[in-house]
Amino acid sequence: MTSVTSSPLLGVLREFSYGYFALLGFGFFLPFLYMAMSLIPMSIMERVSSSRNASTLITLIIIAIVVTVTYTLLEVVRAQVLERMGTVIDQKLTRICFDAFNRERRAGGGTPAQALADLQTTRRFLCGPSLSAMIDAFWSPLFVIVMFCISGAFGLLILALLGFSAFVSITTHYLVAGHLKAAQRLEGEANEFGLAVSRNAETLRVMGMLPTVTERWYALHSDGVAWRNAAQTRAARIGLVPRMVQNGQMIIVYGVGGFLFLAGQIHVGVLFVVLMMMMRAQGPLQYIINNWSAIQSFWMAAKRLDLLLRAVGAEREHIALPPPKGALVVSRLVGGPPEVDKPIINDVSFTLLPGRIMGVVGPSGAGKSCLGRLLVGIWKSRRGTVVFGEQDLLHWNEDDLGRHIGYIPQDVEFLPGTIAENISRFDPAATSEKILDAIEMAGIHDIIRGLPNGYSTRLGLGGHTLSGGQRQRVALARAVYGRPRLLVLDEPNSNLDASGEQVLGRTMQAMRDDGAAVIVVSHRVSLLSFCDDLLVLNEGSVQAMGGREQIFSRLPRLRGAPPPLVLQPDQLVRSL
Ligand SMILES: Nc1ncnc2c1ncn2[C@@H]1O[C@H](COP(=O)(O)OP(=O)(O)OP(=O)(O)O)[C@@H](O)[C@H]1O
Repeated sequence: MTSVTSSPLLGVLREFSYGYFALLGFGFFLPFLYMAMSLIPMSIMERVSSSRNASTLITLIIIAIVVTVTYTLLEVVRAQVLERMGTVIDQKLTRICFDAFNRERRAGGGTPAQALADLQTTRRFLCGPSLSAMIDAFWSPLFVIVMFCISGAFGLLILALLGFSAFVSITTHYLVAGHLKAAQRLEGEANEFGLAVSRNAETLRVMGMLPTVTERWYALHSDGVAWRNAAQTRAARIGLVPRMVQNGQMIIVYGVGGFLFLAGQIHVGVLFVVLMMMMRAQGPLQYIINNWSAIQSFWMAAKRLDLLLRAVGAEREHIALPPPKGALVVSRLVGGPPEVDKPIINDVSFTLLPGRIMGVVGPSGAGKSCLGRLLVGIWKSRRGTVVFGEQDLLHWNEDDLGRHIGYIPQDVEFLPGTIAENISRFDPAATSEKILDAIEMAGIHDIIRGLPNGYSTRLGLGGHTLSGGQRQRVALARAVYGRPRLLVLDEPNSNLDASGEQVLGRTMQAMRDDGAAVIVVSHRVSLLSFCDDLLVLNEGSVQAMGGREQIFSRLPRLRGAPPPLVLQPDQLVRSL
């Protein structure tokens, strides 16, 4: 059981703390090797030119080769260690994150795409050049100290250059922040609009809407690009002065060095060493300053990821419960979509005994689908309780509870995979007996027989396409797989013909006879006639509830007349 305050992200970082400390210690040697590399050319100039001794030159060249090879090897090893850490972070976090953002999409305040991007940003930072630069920057003060030791003027010079870079970078950041924010917002809107267009491309094409929506998308996209270009232009203009300073660094060092030489404070050969160390000291800090926005992005991404993982971690912290036995008891339930402040379902109470079928009817927008979502635990209740098998839904571990629930949403979709995999909910322990039982229960032998490869027919991209009615019937088989104790079917017959509806009704009855509690949302009287009880929902509240005949008898049009195929919920609500 994980503690509420623990986070997998922090856990992984804690695991790696030794690795990061080792890299920091490792980074301590690199500056000394670099200093040694800078000193060798000076020694060659000074010692060889004065002694004119070839063996001195050879010795210095050998030392230079050894130092350079060691330095390069250490850098390569460090890069490899970071790469390896990246792989492990990937292994440890990717699966958890994928699972988390599909469970709790709002915890991190973003979309699944955002969560994936956050994971990439976090991973890139923790194992990439930014972290190497930070480790190098940690030891950069060593170079500054050496510069001060050579001459106070050089020390002050390097501090002035670093201060100037930091000032320009921070100023640029604030001056372009608004532009970048606008660009990000418009790019996000363009992406969202573009994805919606792609999803509905066929409909838009046949209705001749493609040119207009393309223009709309392009307007958003080009506005985003314009803001980004404006940010880049502004940053480039501000960056002109620091770039000139950087390009002229050699002149500055030689200028200051020249005066110090004239004042007899340094040897001319020192200038080359100073220049190399100056660059080495500034490099990582300059990298951090220039990439400050990337570091900020990492920080924000890691915080969002942490929030998401903590929320899911807290939610998943449940003890194992025995399979639910008993009624579904809904008490004063209030709830709705998490992103909407006003609840859709208000004060709904009812009890559904196992071995009963309850139909939910009501006008369009009454909240029937919302109620279904609350009953299966897709959304959490804001007030009130949903108790299933003597346990509040909130006490269940989602995955454990899922095995006892069968659900058909209004829009049925399948994952790429075989029809057998989809029916068995991709259960790795699925047996042929269990799959056949679900097929038998849902009465879809006729569909399976008609498929090119029977149970092994692949669905999804490049695979077989099921018709609307076939999709609903296969979804029924998936819903009854494993004989769940609660079945919630949201308009499961909207695409079914009369015979399909009869099969569906018989499946509901078979599940009822097996002891399951069945809830079905439907407008069609033909399906509602399979129900034992009816609940009439209006504006999110229970308008009436009772036995099927009792509710039907209160509807004048149904009394004594042959039942219409489609129930008129408005009329039902008015007549109650
Ligand atoms: N994900 C959501 N986000 C925001 N609002 C939602 C969401 N789902 C439903 N609603 C709102 O909740 C209300 C009830 O919707 P719901 O789909 O539950 O109605 P319904 O009774 O099932 O209607 P229908 O019979 O037309 O399917 C509607 O006003 C709808 O706009």
